[in-house]
Amino acid sequence: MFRYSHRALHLVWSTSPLLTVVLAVLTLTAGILPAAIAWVGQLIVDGVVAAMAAEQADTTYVLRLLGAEALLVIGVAASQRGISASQSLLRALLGQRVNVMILEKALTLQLAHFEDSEFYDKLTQARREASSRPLSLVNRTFGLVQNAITLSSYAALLYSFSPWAVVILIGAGLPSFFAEAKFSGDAFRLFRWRSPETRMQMYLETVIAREDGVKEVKLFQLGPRLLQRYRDIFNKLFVEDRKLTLRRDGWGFVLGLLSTAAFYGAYVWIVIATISREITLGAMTMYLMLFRQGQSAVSASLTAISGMYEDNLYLSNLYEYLAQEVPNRDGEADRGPEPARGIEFRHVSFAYPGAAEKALDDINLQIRPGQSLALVGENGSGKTTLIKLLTRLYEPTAGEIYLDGLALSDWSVEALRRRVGVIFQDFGRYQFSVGENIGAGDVRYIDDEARWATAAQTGMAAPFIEDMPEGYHTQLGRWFKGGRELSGGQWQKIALSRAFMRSEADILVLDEPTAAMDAASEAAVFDHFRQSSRDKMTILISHRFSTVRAADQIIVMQHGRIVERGDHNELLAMGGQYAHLFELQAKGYQ
Ligand SMILES: Nc1ncnc2c1ncn2[C@@H]1O[C@H](COP(=O)(O)OP(=O)(O)OP(=O)(O)O)[C@@H](O)[C@H]1O
Repeated sequence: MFRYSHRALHLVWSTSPLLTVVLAVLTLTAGILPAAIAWVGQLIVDGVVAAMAAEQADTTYVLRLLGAEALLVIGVAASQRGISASQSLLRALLGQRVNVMILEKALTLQLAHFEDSEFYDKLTQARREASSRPLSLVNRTFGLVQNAITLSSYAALLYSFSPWAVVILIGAGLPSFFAEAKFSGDAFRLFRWRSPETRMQMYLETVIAREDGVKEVKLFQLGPRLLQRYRDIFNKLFVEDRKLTLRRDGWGFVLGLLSTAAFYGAYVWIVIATISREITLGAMTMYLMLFRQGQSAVSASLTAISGMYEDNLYLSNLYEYLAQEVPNRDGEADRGPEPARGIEFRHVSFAYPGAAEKALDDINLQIRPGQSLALVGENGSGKTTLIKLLTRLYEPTAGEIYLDGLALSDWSVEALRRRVGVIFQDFGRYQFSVGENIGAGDVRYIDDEARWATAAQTGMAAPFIEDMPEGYHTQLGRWFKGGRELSGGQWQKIALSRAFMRSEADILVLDEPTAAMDAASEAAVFDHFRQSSRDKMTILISHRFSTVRAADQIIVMQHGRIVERGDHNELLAMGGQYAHLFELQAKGYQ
């Protein structure tokens, strides 16, 4: 139950020591004051009784006591306000802190983690719940301490009446506690187990209510169907929720009856003791108050404990996520022994995690500095996968990739990534300004306007950017005010310019870079591309033979294997698949 308490406390403490101390002090104050109030209450009643019995009533004593009680009540109110204020402030700070921790961890993860649905569940759960749980745990811990102090002071006062009264006070709450603990565990298991459904709901929300999904949802009239699916998930989950809620509250009521019975038993006992003059009227008032408030303190402590149990369960999720091991296969090297060897794949095979078939099978190839390689092949033949391995988004399952004569795993990822400029088919369309969209290609120069312009020239984006009223400072996308949407080809030009931001990169990888561009732009892009990549290694993936044919080396892939290789003329002469596809395309233009 307390497994993560100290970590949560540490987290809260390191977020704001001042607020934590304030919270702790106020909690203690709020814990002690109620007993003091009860005690003064007893003095007041006894004072009144004595004054009534006396011949000459002395009211000042009682009035002073009343004043003291009023001050104590103000003290309680002030400390409770203070507690709630410091809790709100801590909540905001902690929420931010935990979210940043979650995102920082996300930055260290590998692509494969995000594609693993179980892990993704953990991430989603952590994001949904974890930011509020550490504070809640600390609040409950403090609340428990506060109630424990109140209770011990009550117990000390009650003890003088009878030790059994103390036993009744504490014992009556225990059954509710065990029930609560059990039900919190059930609630957590439900939460954890149904995470895929909740994720599906979130996904449906995105598809139905976000700009990029809306077009198809409308045209294909998917709306009602998706909404129905959304409702069905809710209904299914609600049935379970209802069952748990009813059971939880039903048992809560029945067990609560037990404590009420115990309370009234004690009530009878105290009243009889007063009538038989064993205790004074003031003492009776105090004991009754102690019992009544003691009961709520007991049930508050027990709820706090079962809440702590629940918080711990949720936090286990966060800490499991944060503790996810990220294998560090990072080397140190920033240069290789034989730069003339360029890129080499030696017997490289790869299967995606959980996939039965290999996406790449025994790939051997070499690209020397200044050479260009084009990859062609049907959809799903493994072209993009090959690029993902080269850029170390994944590690080969067998074989090794070398750069400058040094295995990729010995390279520092930083150095490697600096040398590679890449544009993927599914490049990012950031809802930032045009300039940042291009600058993102090299974070060191993300704000460097001169570099944006040069990259945009090479990527053919400059002409349309310069036509926009705010030029490079135009906000892109529709999510933010004043944002401008681009056409598919324009986005692609932006992405291409982004790849060209890496002016020092000597490996350029373009995965379908011009699929959405008009013919003139495409021709111009490749003109620029050839000029700017003379002594670089370039890898181009394209289904258009007009762009592929100029490459020094063309590789035809099928089912993850290389089936043909050579330059354009050699491959045509071979009369294989390349020649066949080329003729098909050429025929289309005749
Ligand atoms: N993230 C992934 N997880 C699991 N399997 C994947 C993943 N990405 C691709 N695959 C599978 O790996 C195989 C190769 O995919 P890849 O994306 O490399 O093909 P491609 O040749 O680039 O295709 P295209 O011409 O359509 O872009 C395909 O069978 C695909 O289903």
